[in-house]
Amino acid sequence: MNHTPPIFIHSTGHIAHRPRILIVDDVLTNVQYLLDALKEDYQVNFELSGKAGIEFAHQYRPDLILLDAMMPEMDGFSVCAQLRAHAETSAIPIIIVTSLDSPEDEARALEIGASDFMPKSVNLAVLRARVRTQLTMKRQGDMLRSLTLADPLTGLSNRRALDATIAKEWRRCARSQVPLSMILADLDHFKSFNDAYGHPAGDDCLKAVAKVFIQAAQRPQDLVARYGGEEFVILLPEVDLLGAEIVAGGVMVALKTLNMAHAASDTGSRVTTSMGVASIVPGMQAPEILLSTADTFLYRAKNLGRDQFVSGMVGV
Ligand SMILES: Nc1nc2c(ncn2[C@@H]2O[C@H](COP(=O)(O)OP(=O)(O)OP(=O)(O)O)[C@@H](O)[C@H]2O)c(=O)[nH]1
Repeated sequence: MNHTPPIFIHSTGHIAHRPRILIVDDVLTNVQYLLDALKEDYQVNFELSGKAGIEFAHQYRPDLILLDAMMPEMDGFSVCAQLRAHAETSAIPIIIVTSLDSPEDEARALEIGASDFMPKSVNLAVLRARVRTQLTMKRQGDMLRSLTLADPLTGLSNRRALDATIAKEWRRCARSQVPLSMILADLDHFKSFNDAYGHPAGDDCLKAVAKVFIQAAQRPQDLVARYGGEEFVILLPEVDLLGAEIVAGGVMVALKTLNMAHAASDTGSRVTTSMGVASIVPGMQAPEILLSTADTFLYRAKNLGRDQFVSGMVGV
């Protein structure tokens, strides 16, 4: 089965992936009927058992699942309940497609979290319309979710997204016993920047500095977040202390190159930042220790005269 979704270039120039639909049905002729109706417009994959459908959903996160109710071993109702119970798959819309047509079955499907319910003999135009509706709602939900996780000024991840990612990466790095590092950065004398140049210029400065942080943290698993007003965090999974120091050094150099004037700074004539850099191989501690250690180092960097970073291992 080909799992790579085709890429479409919109007339606006941006690249979009064709929505991916998963069909789960143990009868191949049923799969074929749905596949023929949808393959023109969507990337369609299928699995022939509930178990395989759940595995596919976890691995590839389809945008919609068409799920047969009656299957041997694991029926569609159990599959639906399991998908709803896991955070990674709970937002995927599920349409139960079935030969059962009693109101009780329909009610049961909706109660366990199916988004819609339709008979196997459904008219193809109706099928396509219902699929479109579910995909539109999914897209809107995805957009809303990403808005609640983004900082509106800089477009970076916000604190809520950061907290969730720290918890996830902490567990992952603990499982594989690899380091997790963090850089906590706080711009120097930012209050006087606002006072000297005005709040809108302060906003522009924060946007420019956000770009510097993004450029410094290039790997796909790195996360750059706006932690507070003029505080930023770079979370670096699978990066040890030395690697995190290199990233922090890159931020210092990039800010020097940016050379944004800050005549009211007591530290120099341009915008600078102080940073705390902390690293740990996660174990039994609470994840908060990473942030609190980075904060302690940041405080030291401020006291040592700003425009520098202080780094160390957590607990050492
Ligand atoms: N323009 C702008 N300013 C902000 C924003 N969020 C926070 N600030 C400002 O950031 C400043 C932070 O000031 P302080 O916490 O005193 O820190 P500081 O002046 O940078 O001093 P040090 O950190 O000790 O070097 C405050 O004046 C806030 O108003 C924002 O979104 N836009």
